[in-house]
Amino acid sequence: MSDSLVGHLSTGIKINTVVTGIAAEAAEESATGLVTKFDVENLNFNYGNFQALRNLNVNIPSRRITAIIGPSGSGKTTFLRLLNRMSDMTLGSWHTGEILLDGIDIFSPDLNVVALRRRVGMVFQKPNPFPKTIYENIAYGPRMHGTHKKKAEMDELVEHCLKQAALWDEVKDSLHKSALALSGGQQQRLCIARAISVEPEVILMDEPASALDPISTIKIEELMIELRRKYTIVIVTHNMQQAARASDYTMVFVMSPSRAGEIVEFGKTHDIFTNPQHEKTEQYITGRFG
Ligand SMILES: Nc1ncnc2c1ncn2[C@@H]1O[C@H](COP(=O)(O)OP(=O)(O)OP(=O)(O)O)[C@@H](O)[C@H]1O
Repeated sequence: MSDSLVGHLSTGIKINTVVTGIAAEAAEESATGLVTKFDVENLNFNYGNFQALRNLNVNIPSRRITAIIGPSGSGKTTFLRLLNRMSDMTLGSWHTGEILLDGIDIFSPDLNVVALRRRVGMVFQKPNPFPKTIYENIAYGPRMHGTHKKKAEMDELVEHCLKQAALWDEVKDSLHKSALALSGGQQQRLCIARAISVEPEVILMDEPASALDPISTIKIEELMIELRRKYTIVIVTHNMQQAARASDYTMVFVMSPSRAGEIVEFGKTHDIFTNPQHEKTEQYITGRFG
């Protein structure tokens, strides 16, 4: 955990990012010990006639944080939304290829999409608590799914989720006050607590800290690192420092000449930031495009 190094690329450019913490820890782990959560095979995705993603092939490891980085418009959010079929909501969109979750095709006609989204939760860029109390924000999902029926069980679950989201101490005396009265950073941690309340296996995060101040951002990153042994986390971020600090693996998207998003490189975050294999990765992380 204490490993700390600054990357120098083959060109001699110094990457202005310190690769520490979990990225350094992941660099030590052997790829053979990893279990795959998602297998993405020959995935293409279109919004009508526009091809937004082309020929994606990647395995996302279980119980690790995978960061998705890349220039604006390269398809990062589109890809993230495919992982729990939020993409179904866009009329006129279609895909070819497969995404397997624990070996099961998520696009199978037999698959229950509500059950999929329970397994694969999502936290959005802008905190979006329900206009209800803090307690009700957490209790809503479990109640919908019919779990934790007794009040004592629900109380315990609410406390557990808020503790996991590192929010309990700040809100334990105001559980029945409106969630909208919380700060932006607290609201985002509440949204993470809400996502956890239905016991997902995966949490997708779309720039979860981009609307937050630096202290709240660090709290969200610490929280992700805390949660990663239990959940598979996939996060889209524009923040290179954040990807380097708070992810184990990094996936780099770029845009082809026709503007379709492609994965140019995927690997351990430590390797991507210190020894990128592709010129476009190097250009992107050193700020020369995107
Ligand atoms: N609902 C939609 N209908 C049509 N085109 C869309 C839709 N959503 C996204 N696109 C297009 O798909 C491409 C990829 O968009 P996407 O939002 O996935 O990129 P991104 O890498 O997440 O971008 P950013 O970093 O700016 O958030 C872009 O060209 C975008 O204009």
